[in-house]
Amino acid sequence: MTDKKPGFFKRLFGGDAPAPAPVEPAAPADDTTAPAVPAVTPDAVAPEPAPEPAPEPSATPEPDPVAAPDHVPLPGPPETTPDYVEAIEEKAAQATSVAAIETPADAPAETKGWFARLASGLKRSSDQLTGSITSVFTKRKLDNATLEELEDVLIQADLGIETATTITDTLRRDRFDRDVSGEDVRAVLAAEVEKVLGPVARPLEIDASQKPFIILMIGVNGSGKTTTIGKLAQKFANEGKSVMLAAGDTFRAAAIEQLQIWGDRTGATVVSRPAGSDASGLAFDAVTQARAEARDVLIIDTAGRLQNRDELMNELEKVIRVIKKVNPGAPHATLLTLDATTGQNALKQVEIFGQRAGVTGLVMTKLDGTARGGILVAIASKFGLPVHFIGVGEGVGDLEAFTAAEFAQAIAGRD
Ligand SMILES: Nc1nc2c(ncn2[C@@H]2O[C@H](COP(=O)(O)OP(=O)(O)OP(=O)(O)O)[C@@H](O)[C@H]2O)c(=O)[nH]1
Repeated sequence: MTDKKPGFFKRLFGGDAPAPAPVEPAAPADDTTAPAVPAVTPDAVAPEPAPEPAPEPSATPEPDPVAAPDHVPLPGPPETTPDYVEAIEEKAAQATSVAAIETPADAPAETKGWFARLASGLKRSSDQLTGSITSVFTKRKLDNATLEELEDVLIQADLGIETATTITDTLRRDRFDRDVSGEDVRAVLAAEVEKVLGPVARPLEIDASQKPFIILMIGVNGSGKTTTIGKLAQKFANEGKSVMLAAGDTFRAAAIEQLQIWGDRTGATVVSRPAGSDASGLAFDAVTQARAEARDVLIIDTAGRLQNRDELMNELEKVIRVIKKVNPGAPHATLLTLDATTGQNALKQVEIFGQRAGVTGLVMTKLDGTARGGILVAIASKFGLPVHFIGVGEGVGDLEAFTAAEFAQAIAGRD
């Protein structure tokens, strides 16, 4: 399912020349302060229930709090105010309008704008790292002080202490008290990063005996779930698979519309309910319908939620339990989307979502907008979870299967 374009990673991280210091986009606020999508239903905040009866497949639509004309205050946590809802809907509408321009038919991924974005944005991670390495290793013999400086550089690049230590240990063993160039260090860096990433670079395999093969897409707010679903739907459609999408972010009307647009664009059927409906009921309907229609793939969207919001994580667990009522082996893949710009917080997301939802694989998005791509190495080293795809832009073609060697060479600034 890989439609790899030659030179993708080269475009992603660029060449050797260090760029001006990157301007890091603001990372999401600390967990305790960042807004959460308030997809809280009475079900979600209830304590762990006894096995609940399967929702009515064709339940009467529940009230639509988002669409209420007088903006009656919504149930749920304090940030579920009409203003907040309006703000996130406005953001989503902007995203939708941007994406709407870039339909596969009228604007393929390789437009000039896309390459320009890659050239200016996607090489931030390697530029920062290689620029710092070059400044440490200008005409210096490898001594303890240099190795310490290098270790700091690697840790600041989010590679993780373990990988940083392995790299400095290797250099200490092989090159101590000798002249070492930035290129020597980048070669060791690339080799060590590839060793860490090799085992996790695994394609998402769709088991054709499962009809449908059910993919659940989860992650924190704005991490790229819906966009990734759209990109995946296009990939599967290109492979001749029949795809159904479930608009499981039932809280936001705009999220449902956003998925509908991706469905129209990619030819996938979209199962949805009015905004404000119960997400697990929607999941039940979608799995039932996809099975009845013997679809190849069903991708279920979910509302974004911060990993430390217990009631929202309970709701996610409920969605999974309900899916299992229809198909005990499902979801066949539970993909966590990680926004690369979040840096270290991504480690916490993998840990908690993994515990609560049984993550089977990762998709890292927005590598084009950050100097913190090294976090993928730390995540791979700590969790060993498969990394299936990386996202490098908002367009339908901006999702690539993840490959270790190219990523390692690229992040080390090597050709
Ligand atoms: N630059 C860039 N932007 C991306 C990428 N993937 C997604 N985005 C953008 O990130 C924003 C959020 O993406 P969504 O797909 O709406 O995220 P979500 O996880 O569904 O969001 P919630 O429903 O709010 O939880 C949108 O503006 C997307 O276009 C990527 O790889 N690169």
